[in-house]
Amino acid sequence: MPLLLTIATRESRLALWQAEHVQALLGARGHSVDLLGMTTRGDQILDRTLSKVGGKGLFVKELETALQEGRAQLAVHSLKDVPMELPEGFALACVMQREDPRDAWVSAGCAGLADLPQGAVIGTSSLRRTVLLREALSKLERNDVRIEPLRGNLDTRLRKLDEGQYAGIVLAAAGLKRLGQGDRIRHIFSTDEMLPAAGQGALGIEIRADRSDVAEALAPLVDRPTWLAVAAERAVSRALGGSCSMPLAAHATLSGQRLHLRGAWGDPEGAPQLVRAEAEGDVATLAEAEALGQRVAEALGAGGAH
Ligand SMILES: NCc1[nH]cc(CCC(=O)O)c1CC(=O)O
Repeated sequence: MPLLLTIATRESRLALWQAEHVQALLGARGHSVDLLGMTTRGDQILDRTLSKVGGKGLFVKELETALQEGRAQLAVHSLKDVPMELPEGFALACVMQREDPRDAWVSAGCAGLADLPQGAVIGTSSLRRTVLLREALSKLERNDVRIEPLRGNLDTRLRKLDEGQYAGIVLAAAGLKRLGQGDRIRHIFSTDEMLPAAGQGALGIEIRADRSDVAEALAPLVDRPTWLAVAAERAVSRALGGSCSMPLAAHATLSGQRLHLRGAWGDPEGAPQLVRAEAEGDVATLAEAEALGQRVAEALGAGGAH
């Protein structure tokens, strides 16, 4: 049955692109879909910041209030930014096909880390990217290179790069591609070079748990292989008590029924060497995928992750 739906969305270009993407897909299936734009309190709450101020919980909450009050029925999220536990009464009703999950190197002058000039500054505020870069730079014996905070939405970060404050910055390839900025990518890090964050590149749709009619309308948008992979990744983070301020990477790939999951954790103030763990198994259900995630989390914990 066709539904009348409203998507609550933040108003950054990336959030709007994602909401419009879902709007078009649902529209093509006969539903009537409006957007409800919600202004947020600026860039700092969108970020995984080193200083741990704000936290992305905040803006998710604002969208949830709109769902709670019935002003909207759907919230479209970058899954990477969705807390591991949703509040009571809300559910993740749909995980869609993943965009490129990898990290990208954006730079005017350098093709990659190996090319950086003496004393270069790299911009990122992600703790995960920071610890992965520290390890890579240490292997290249580049102790002269510094990693400095870089905050703001995608456009702000690209502008700060263009102003010359950084030799290069690291961003999710998915966000750049969605905003038509894929041509700015100089290098896409392989998942061996930079293990992605749990959920990176995937979109999730949150609804009120009591709206089974909305869940039904979303069912055709679900990409099962992506959901299995991100369920495993998010379970690693959940089991370690993870939030956006944890220097943790988790990435899974599915080949047939076989799920291969890797995790990495680093101490931003400790040795550059990361703790790594992986596991592989046949998965048919989300619960089995999550169990694989718990195994990797336990192995990371045994290796010192906290
Ligand atoms: N933390 C911000 C954020 N949340 C989602 C994306 C990109 C798109 C995605 O991963 O789905 C980004 C930007 C970035 O990390 O460069």
